[in-house]
Amino acid sequence: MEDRVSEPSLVLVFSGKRKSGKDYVTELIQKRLGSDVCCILRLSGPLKEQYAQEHGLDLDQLMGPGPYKEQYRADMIRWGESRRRQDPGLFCRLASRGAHQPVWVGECGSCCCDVILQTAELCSVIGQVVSDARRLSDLQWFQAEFPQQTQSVRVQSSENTRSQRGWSFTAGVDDAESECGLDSGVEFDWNVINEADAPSLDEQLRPILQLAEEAASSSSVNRN
Ligand SMILES: Nc1ncnc2c1ncn2[C@@H]1O[C@H](COP(=O)(O)OP(=O)(O)O)[C@@H](O)[C@H]1O
Ligand SMILES: C[C@@](O)(CCOP(=O)(O)OP(=O)(O)O)CC(=O)O
Repeated sequence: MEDRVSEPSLVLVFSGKRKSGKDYVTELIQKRLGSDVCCILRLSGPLKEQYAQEHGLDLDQLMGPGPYKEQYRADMIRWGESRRRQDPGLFCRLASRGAHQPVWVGECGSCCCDVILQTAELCSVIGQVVSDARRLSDLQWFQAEFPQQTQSVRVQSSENTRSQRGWSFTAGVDDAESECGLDSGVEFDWNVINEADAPSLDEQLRPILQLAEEAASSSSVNRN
């Protein structure tokens, strides 16, 4: 596995229920910071790649937001958990392999917000985003690897709002660790309320973006 050349100076680990807006919010962060600053990663990317390969499935459709992914979600969860039982940090390591960027902000994992796993050669990115942490082991991996740099962000939306975005309760998914693993036992550093009647996302994200920009400038100073 490719080693990281440099330590990230900021890692924002996002989590949230299905259709809460993890992709939407992390993509907004990348838009605000610019792709020269913010690189997007996703934990479900390498999981889906391996699962698709082992089961002869269409990876592009698994990566997309449509019904194809939902058709296999429950089995992907079971398959992924069997891999995590052997190696809890497996997908975190795979998603961040080759990452040389000094700042991680956000999303990872695969996505309508593209899994953009960029090496230093491809981008002078200084912000990276892990957007789809689902389990305590996901968060703990980044906290253990980068204790000074990691901050946790929870994206929250009501079930009503999520339903309007196409979510519906699925037994074996919405009552499983994949969706409930971070419901308790975590003091999130940031909470983003993704609701029409909440303060705008730009307003809520302002302190996080400031943190990323400070990390960006300190990172570029250290690099020169
Ligand atoms: N604040 C928002 N304004 C407009 N559309 C949103 C907003 N938040 C989420 N969406 C839309 O809702 C759907 C689900 O959001 P998404 O980010 O994919 O959720 P998640 O990644 O948490 O499953 C997407 O079509 C997305 O574009
Ligand atoms: C098996 C999964 O990795 C599938 C995740 O797929 P997405 O990351 O596409 O999920 P949402 O964006 O929340 O809809 C979940 C897991 O338990 O690892």
